[in-house]
Amino acid sequence: MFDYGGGMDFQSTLFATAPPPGAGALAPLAPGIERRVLTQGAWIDVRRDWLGALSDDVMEALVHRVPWRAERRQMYERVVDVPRLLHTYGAGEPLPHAALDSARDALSAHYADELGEPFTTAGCCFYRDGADSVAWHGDTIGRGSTHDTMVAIVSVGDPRRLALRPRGGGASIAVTMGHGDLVVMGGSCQRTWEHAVPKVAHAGPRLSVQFRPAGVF
Ligand SMILES: O=C(O)CCC(=O)C(=O)O
Ligand SMILES: [Fe+2]
Repeated sequence: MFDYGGGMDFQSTLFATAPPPGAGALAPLAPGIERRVLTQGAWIDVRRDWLGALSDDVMEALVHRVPWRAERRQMYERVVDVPRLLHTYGAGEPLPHAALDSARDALSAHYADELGEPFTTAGCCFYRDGADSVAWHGDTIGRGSTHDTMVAIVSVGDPRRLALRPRGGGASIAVTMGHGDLVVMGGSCQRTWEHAVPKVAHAGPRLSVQFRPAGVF
């Protein structure tokens, strides 16, 4: 079992103050969403501080309640550690904090017309420090390789950059994912663009929850 409690800078402040009135409910999603249209039918939506006053509590739940596993992957003739911890909740499985269930449902409602189906799964990632990362990739294991889809990422903890670049070359862009922020990759983003969370010299823990429709990985 992992225990990251001791090393977390702002752990001590998590429950230091009573939550403000209304803090138990997730803020409405629509106000504050900003869309950035990329090339080839790809886009990203950013909603800063969506989790608001719930962010610390969600982080606490993710750190302690998710059954994190380290993944190892065959790479040429070596088996290497994947530099982050992972766990995926399948459709219908309760999530580690009620705000995450609310977030998934709010995302499904907000994007219903554009996506045409609900978000069902929740992939969780734990970047323990700046050395944890994910390399350039698209979420193309399922239908993302052939169809427009969406991957909605809720982030808590230290800010990290989500870098994006067009497949086949072109300038990359980056969006900083901060504590409580939502970033949605949509349209053709998974098949015409790639994304990564690059390593950085110094970072504290950051956790992300990626909501995806069924059959998208
Ligand atoms: O941690 C993130 O925000 C992105 C993770 C990601 O791209 C993935 O797991 O497919
Ligand atoms: Fe991804």
